[in-house]
Amino acid sequence: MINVLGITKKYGKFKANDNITLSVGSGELAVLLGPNGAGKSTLIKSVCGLLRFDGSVTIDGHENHTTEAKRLLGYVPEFPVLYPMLTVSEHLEFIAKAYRLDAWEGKAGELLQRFELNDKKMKLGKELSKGMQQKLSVCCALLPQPKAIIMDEPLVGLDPHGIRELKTVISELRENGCALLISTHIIGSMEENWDTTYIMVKGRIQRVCRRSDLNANQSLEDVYFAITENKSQEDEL
Ligand SMILES: Nc1ncnc2c1ncn2[C@@H]1O[C@H](COP(=O)(O)OP(=O)(O)OP(=O)(O)O)[C@@H](O)[C@H]1O
Repeated sequence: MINVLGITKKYGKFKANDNITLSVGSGELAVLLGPNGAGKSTLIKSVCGLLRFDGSVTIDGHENHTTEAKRLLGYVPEFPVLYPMLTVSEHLEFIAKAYRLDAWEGKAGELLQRFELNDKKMKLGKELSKGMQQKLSVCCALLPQPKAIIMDEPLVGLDPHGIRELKTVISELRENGCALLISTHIIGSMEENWDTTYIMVKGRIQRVCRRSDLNANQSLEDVYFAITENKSQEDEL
């Protein structure tokens, strides 16, 4: 569903992403891990069509800048981007109109209920707390019921209820065949659901780890620290 082939992204001469290839199938949850500055957000923004890059990205076979790809893809950015002078309800109405959704009100109501925003419907974007903004950003991404969804550190800023709800939503999306690519620093946060983990270091995918690759005594955390700590020691030599 999400196919990334040979993405290289440079800022000036600096390669933030260096020839990255990955794919996420329907019903698959892929996790993107890596130290600060590894290039995760750059990769995510490229895949979502927000940056120019070398290489190719397709969503269900459609090049990522096409309307078809944009219809299929939901994006939760690292920092919520809301309209300060639109209310919570108006944000959802705006998304519904932009995507030309029919009978969207029920789904919108369900999302607001799940993320405890029901009593905030009339609040303006600029009046929301950081966590409320993050919750609304998630609701906006999910309203069009995308077939593929990319989230950049989605749990940051959420309260315990929000974290539990979002994890449940992620699990339901995966069960319903959505392709998910999620970056996080909380290695255990996707523990129940991850299928593949891509560990990025210095702009490259350093390791692709499938759940079945781990033996009984090994955790994803062990793999992560082995890769990232070895890499920084190698660089010091
Ligand atoms: N607009 C920009 N101009 C120049 N360099 C940038 C820009 N955005 C990011 N970078 C650099 O690209 C590299 C990758 O940054 P990126 O934000 O993708 O990392 P990340 O893995 O998402 O980090 P974090 O975990 O801290 O969010 C970093 O060295 C960063 O300084």
